[in-house]
Amino acid sequence: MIKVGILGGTGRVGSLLIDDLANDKEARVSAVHVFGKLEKNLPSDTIVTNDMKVLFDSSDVIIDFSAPAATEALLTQVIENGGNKPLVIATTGFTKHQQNLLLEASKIVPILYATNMSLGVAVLNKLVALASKTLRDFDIEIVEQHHRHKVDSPSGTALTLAEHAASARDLNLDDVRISGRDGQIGARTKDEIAVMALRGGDIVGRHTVGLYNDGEFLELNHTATARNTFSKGAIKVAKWIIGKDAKLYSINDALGL
Ligand SMILES: NC(=O)C1=CN([C@@H]2O[C@H](COP(=O)(O)OP(=O)(O)OC[C@H]3O[C@@H](n4cnc5c(N)ncnc54)[C@H](OP(=O)(O)O)[C@@H]3O)[C@@H](O)[C@H]2O)C=CC1
Ligand SMILES: O=C(O)C1=N[C@H](C(=O)O)C[C@H](O)C1
Repeated sequence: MIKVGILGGTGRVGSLLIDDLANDKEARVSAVHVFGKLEKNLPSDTIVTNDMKVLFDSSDVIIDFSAPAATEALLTQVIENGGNKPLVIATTGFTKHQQNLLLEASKIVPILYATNMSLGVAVLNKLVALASKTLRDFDIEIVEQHHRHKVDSPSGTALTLAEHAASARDLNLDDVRISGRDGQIGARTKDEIAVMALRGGDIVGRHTVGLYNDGEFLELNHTATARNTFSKGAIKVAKWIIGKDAKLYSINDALGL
């Protein structure tokens, strides 16, 4: 059985990871990193720890659905303290520094980073690149909707979709991204890509990429209707990454897209 360590085990997705692994035939939860109390029934041999080294030592692969500071500690364990297990990282909202740590750590261990672990969004990224390139004159606007508890904005998925849209047009997203409109801001500029966030209720995750022109528009939408879409997706890619070379992998690598 593959031993899976979890970072963020007390969280919304981390808790589902524990449930999914309890029913998995090839993988099981071996260790959970927590600060406080984990209100969850776990197999009796599961290690519950707040020590990153123990998390690494007890696992064949680590799945991370936590928070940027926690992921930073995980990556630091690889870079500075010899943590040497493959990582599946799903946390969003990283700073530039944390993105650089991800790159640095991926020279030491295999890391799969995906802002969205669903198959649907992996395909949506490809569709968006195709539509952005083909419909070069269409204005692109992205709207994401999430539950009221989400702390980062815009979502990692929306930013990844925007990156696909921008790079298909040979644009640098940092140069063209708009994150809000208010007041006498002037007409829309040709290349700008707005990424807007809505928060409310229990929306699991909804992303719409609109391409608008005179006389027609196209909207590509993905809606996650169950949060375990993400935990199940992460377990699938965790099985795939074991035994791979040190490198930063995308979900497309794992899904063969
Ligand atoms: N890529 C994908 O497919 C998806 C990614 N996500 C991302 O995953 C992350 C988690 O989402 P969600 O489960 O909803 O969030 P929650 O807020 O429910 O859970 C966050 C978890 O991280 C832990 N945590 C927070 N700070 C630290 C820290 N400094 N060190 C160690 N652990 C820490 C929390 O522990 P404690 O309870 O002790 O505070 C908790 O277990 C978010 O970044 C979200 O955007 C979410 C869904 C899908
Ligand atoms: O926080 C969430 O819930 C989600 N976060 C991810 C993101 O920021 O894109 C993925 C998913 O949409 C749910």
